[in-house]
Amino acid sequence: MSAANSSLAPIITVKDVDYTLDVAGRPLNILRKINLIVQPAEVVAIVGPSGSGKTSLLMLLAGLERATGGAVTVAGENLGSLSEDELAVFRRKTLGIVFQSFHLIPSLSALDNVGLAMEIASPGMPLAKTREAAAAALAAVGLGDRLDHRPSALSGGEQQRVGLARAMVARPKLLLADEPTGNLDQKTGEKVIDLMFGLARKQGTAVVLITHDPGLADRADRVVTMTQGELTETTKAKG
Ligand SMILES: Nc1ncnc2c1ncn2[C@@H]1O[C@H](COP(=O)(O)OP(=O)(O)OP(=O)(O)O)[C@@H](O)[C@H]1O
Repeated sequence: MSAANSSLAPIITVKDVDYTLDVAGRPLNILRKINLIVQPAEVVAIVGPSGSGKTSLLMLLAGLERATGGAVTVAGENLGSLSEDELAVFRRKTLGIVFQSFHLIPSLSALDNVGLAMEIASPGMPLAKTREAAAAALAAVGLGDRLDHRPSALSGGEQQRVGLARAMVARPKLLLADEPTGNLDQKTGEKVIDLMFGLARKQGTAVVLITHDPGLADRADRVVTMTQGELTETTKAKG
């Protein structure tokens, strides 16, 4: 695909996707005929009841699970046709992921948590450059004065900001976030989302996030609703 074409192509195309698991010898149908198109730099919120399949869809988009029917294409890659090794490369080059519980490495400082992600994304980069990029990413989330702190010495909001810096340090085309404010109080959560949306806009990163918070969903460009494994587009109220 040429550079000119890729800038116009959707970042995500999910076409007629089914996801069925074998649970104790019986098929469990989790996602049914899912269709979703996301454009570069678009912010899409997925809402819906607990157990409806939101995280499963995010797993398929991350190439961490495989669809059992249909096709998932992200950044021009048909994920179903990639080997496990190729999927790992795809994730390193294309994705940032933010989780509800921050999943930082407890023994590493904020700088090294973010630096490690940079090193994994760009293995040949000199150490000084890696540290420079990590420090800049932490400064961008307002933690320039917390580089040497370990996660246990940081508040929940600060840990999530480290998680965001880690997800964004390699300038991913797509940021996936699973209830990124779920463990934070409302005010802290709003601050993290401000930073997330601000960084995404600045870097031209598309965002797909799962949330139970209607206020947060309302800030997305689009909202889609998952109900019992089926996805529907929700028209946002104007104003
Ligand atoms: N590996 C698995 N084995 C068995 N069942 C699974 C597995 N993964 C997901 N499920 C089931 O699939 C359904 C969808 O789960 P999923 O985690 O995607 O929902 P969700 O909408 O993200 O829920 P929540 O909002 O509570 O996080 C649930 O009923 C869940 O129990």
